[in-house]
Amino acid sequence: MKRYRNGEIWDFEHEKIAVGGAFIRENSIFNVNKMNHSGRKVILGIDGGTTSTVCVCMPLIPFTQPLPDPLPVLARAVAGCSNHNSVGESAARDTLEQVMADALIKSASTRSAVQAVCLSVAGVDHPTDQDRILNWLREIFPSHVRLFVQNDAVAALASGTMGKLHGCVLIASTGTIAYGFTEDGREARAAGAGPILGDWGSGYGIAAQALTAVIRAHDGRGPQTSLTLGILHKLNLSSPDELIGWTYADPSWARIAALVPVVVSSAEAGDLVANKILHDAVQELSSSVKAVVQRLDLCGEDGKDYFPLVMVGGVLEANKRWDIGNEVMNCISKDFPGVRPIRPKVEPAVGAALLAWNFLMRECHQEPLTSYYS
Ligand SMILES: Nc1ncnc2c1ncn2[C@@H]1O[C@H](COP(=O)(O)OP(=O)(O)OP(=O)(O)O)[C@@H](O)[C@H]1O
Repeated sequence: MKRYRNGEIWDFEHEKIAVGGAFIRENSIFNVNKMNHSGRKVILGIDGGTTSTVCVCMPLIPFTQPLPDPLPVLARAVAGCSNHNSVGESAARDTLEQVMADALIKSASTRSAVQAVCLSVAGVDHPTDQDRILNWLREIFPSHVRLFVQNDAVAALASGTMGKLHGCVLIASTGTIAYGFTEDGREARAAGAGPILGDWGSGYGIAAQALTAVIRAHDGRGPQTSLTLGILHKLNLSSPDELIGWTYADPSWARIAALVPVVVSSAEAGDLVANKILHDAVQELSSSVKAVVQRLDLCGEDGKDYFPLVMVGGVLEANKRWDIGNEVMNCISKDFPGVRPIRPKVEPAVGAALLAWNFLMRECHQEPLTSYYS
């Protein structure tokens, strides 16, 4: 079977690639079969984010054994953004192909050793996103390879539950999302629609509120705040007027979101405006979790049923005095005393690999237990 991509001719059956009749691209998912390997079967877990994309290669752990601690990660590869909403379909796909190829090469494994792939990637918001990605994954891997495509929040949940899809995850980093599953497979999400559509508890949301408060104070439309000095000092600017040029120069969400620690410091020093911004963020983040928990009825009729809440992201990291993650937990546990917070010990890409492993194990229960691994 031949494929034509980026002006190159790929002979999929024979693992060859010709560019202008001569060049063979070394580091591609299509030619990793050129490498030596041990015959070991492997699983790929990919966490595709807006900042970076991580792929881990894990051996297929026998289903008869408990998961080892620490988990055996054969290789880890890192690439750039794979959110198709940010960089477009073609660039996202190239990044994902590259990071999978790198992980296979680093682990001295081959494409034919892959038994399952779980691609957990930002920008998978609709079944059509899932289908599109599954289709091109199917072009890469042989038909026996099991393929799973999920929103990146799902791998974050799995990283806290060791691959089990039950409970809720709250991510608060540059963006924010809450995502949950019931044990019988129902799912729900809240937020994660981007800052324009109301992700106010995110790093971007908090920092944008802080910048707005500085401009309002400067204009005389709002109360004075120590955020002014803190943010100007951090950005090496001398007047709030200069913030206008600073934001126009590069309005990228992560650049704005990086100001959250300044807001935390001002709040810890007693600034009322900064405190209000953080309290509002806590309410926003808690309401996302509560919406998911209620829609899925994770908490039972009296709100006391146990459910895990996996908490991920820089905004939820512990601070000395103003601990946003802790405040969110306090707020949620008032309504749902059965909530159990989990701070994952493994990264989301490992969560994605564990998801693939769990899916395989579930399927395998219909078959002799030894049939899926060597
Ligand atoms: N001590 C802190 N307290 C509160 N927020 C913090 C702290 N340190 C960093 N942050 C904020 O955390 C956010 C970054 O989070 P994180 O590193 O989890 O994700 P990210 O860079 O958005 O990457 P990804 O693409 O994986 O989401 C930024 O908004 C940053 O300002």
